Amino acid sequence: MGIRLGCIADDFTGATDLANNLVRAGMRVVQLIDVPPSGTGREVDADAVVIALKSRTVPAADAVEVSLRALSWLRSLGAEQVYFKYCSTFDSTPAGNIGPVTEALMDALGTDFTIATPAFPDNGRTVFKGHLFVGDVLLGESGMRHHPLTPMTDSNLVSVLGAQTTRAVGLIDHAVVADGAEAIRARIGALREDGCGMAVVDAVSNDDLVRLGAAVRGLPLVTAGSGLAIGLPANWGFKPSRAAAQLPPPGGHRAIVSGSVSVATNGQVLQYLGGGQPAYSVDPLRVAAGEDVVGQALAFAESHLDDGPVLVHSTESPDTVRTVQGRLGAAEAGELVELTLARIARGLVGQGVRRLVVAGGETSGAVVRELGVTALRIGPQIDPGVPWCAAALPDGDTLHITLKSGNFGGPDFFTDAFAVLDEETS
Ligand SMILES: Nc1ncnc2c1ncn2[C@@H]1O[C@H](COP(=O)(O)OP(=O)(O)O)[C@@H](O)[C@H]1O
Ligand SMILES: O=C(O)[C@@H](O)C(=O)COP(=O)(O)O
Repeated sequence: MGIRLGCIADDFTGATDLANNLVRAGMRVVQLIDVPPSGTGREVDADAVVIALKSRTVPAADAVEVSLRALSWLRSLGAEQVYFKYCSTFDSTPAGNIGPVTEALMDALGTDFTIATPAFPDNGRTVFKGHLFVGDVLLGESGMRHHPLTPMTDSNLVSVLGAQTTRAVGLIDHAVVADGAEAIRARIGALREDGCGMAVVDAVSNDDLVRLGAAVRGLPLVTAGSGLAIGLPANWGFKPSRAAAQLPPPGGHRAIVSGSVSVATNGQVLQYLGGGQPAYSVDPLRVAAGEDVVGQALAFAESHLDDGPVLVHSTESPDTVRTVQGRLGAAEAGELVELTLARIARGLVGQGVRRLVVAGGETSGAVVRELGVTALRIGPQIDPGVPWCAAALPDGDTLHITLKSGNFGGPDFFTDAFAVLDEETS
């Protein structure tokens, strides 16, 4: 029998976030890094496969190309339904990539309709009347308006998505969702008749997502944040379970690498620094000037790894990031910092780090690729949306790694993470 659900995630933290919710809902999940070569994968024994891409901020045509390759691989494993996972803050620009990738997947699957909802109430992401809230504020008033690569200034998802697609975008509003799966299906039918190709769906609670999950049973394609994963597995009879969350015992040094400049990560870094923990700050301007920042960071780490988790970060306030971007260009600064942090992460692993926290989706993508990791096994949850994972390094050693989405996690995330790993694996 083939897999039930084939998932395409547009970044690496998002992929573990989705895999975490599927595992907690009872599915056996394999998470793969990038698209495996065609013709491989016959040995995969799982209910769902999540392919982690780094396609959120690349040019739309490249995101479409790699997403279609992922789709084709997942279909070769017999996926019954496809799940396109994007950020719970709908990170995108008018050029894409959510709209173009969704349309390309619809065309390839030969389907005329899909849904879109980034709602993830456990992390404060709710959608009401098509407007996305981040905690108590609208998306466009949240820290996401300052995002370095995908600044989100419009909270109305019908218009945000509408600007990215040639298909008409409708709304399935909360009154319908509250009425249950039948009412949602009826609304989908009506929207289809009206010529809508996609609909943003309101959801303010997990119960809404459960109702929506039941309603989209049988749709070839769903698009969402990770929240919908709470409601989908029940369609195949899966029930919540902790069984899938066992990881082998951890060992080795501990480190944190953060290239996230999100509001939550800024708070977590400040909190960690306040505790007097060893930390090295990466200055992009010094990297651009040709200084050996990688070497300096690793020399610092070498002398502090015995004292506890070492933090290496480029996390800064929006003002400082803007200054750097003004000097180097936004995309160029992002790439430079990602590459630097990825090389530092590889060096840290070379120094014996085997428990690694990475903060930021783009950063995680760069780090995981640099480490040569090809698959992740999902373990216990630290905070909603953030599990510990186990990965095989190219030399066969096990690395415990967690990929923290920028805006996820409590203020003490960095210390909590290591405590959870010790508790859950002892
Ligand atoms: N100090 C900095 N100046 C400019 N860009 C930075 C800085 N630190 C990180 N970046 C870049 O900002 C982007 C952050 O994205 P990401 O890693 O997804 O985290 P988040 O979305 O949580 O901010 C990355 O491309 C990263 O390289
Ligand atoms: O859905 C989410 O919010 C996350 O899974 C996610 O994708 C966050 O991305 P980053 O903020 O870039 O880490």
